[in-house]
Amino acid sequence: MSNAIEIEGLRKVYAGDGKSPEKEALKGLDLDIPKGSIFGLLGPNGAGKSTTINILAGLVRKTSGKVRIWGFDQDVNPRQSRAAIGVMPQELNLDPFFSPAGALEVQAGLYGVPKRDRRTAEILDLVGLADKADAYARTLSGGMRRRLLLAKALVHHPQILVLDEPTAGVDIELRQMLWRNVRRLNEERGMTIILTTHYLEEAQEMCDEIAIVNHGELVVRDRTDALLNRLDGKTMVITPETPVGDVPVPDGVTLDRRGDGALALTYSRGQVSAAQLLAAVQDAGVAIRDVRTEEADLEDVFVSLTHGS
Ligand SMILES: Nc1ncnc2c1ncn2[C@@H]1O[C@H](COP(=O)(O)OP(=O)(O)OP(=O)(O)O)[C@@H](O)[C@H]1O
Repeated sequence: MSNAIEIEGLRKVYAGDGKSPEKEALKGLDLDIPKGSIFGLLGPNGAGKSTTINILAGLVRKTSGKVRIWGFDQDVNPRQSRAAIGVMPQELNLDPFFSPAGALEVQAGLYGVPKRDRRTAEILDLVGLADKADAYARTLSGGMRRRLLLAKALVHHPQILVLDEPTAGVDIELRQMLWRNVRRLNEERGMTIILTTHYLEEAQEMCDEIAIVNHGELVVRDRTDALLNRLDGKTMVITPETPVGDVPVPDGVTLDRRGDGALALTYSRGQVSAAQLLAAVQDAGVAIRDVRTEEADLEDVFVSLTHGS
């Protein structure tokens, strides 16, 4: 088995109440997540990401479909499938009465981790909270609380770690620390990491593979680099020596003017070559001071694939 997670035909219908109608949040999702990967689950608001993660975590009951976690079918082996996964939730729901060390001990108890297998000090050290082990929870900063949530997700030594919007609203320093920790867990312990994020740059930088969901369906799933290669649109930005007027461009090329007077020519590599573009601009009598090209980034891919939502 090379997959950490196998999802087949997953559906979730939230029942309606008097005010709102029922909602089909997942419409038969199929998704495999390979072991050892850092996997990004992306999608616009309301796409069904949290529903998927909450089903994996055992917090939301699926309507139908199959979910296997580390080879364990959620319906057949609920305990084992739950033990294989740790979730760092979005909300800072921490009990104010427990110190970080206390909170980890309680969590370990909930998961049935025997005392001898508990690694409270080691985990607190990993997330940079060793010196706060016995501090009052209410004295912890927002950043420390988030790190404590990460620590809690790790107490039962899961093979899979799920991070739901881990860096929403956190400062750069904490974000970097979280990512350093997550990378280490992935590289040194082979932990499979699944994350949702609204920061596409972050997904592009962190994830080996990405799935984009929209309206409860899988739109695309691919290696991050392959996904970026899908858009063959490229932009050539030409800064002229002096301001220029009309520039005729070959068919299939769009011309935008940047604020600084530069010409941005977006073209498809399959249709036009960079040499042809440069020649067209020079033929129009433009003296070129500088030329650079811009590749598509994940944001472009995301927009083109979820267009119209
Ligand atoms: N408990 C619930 N009851 C009814 N509808 C729900 C419930 N939770 C989510 N939904 C609906 O299901 C759909 C998917 O929601 P979900 O939270 O999974 O999306 P998401 O991709 O996580 O969005 P976001 O990025 O905003 O968190 C949305 O239309 C949402 O309104």
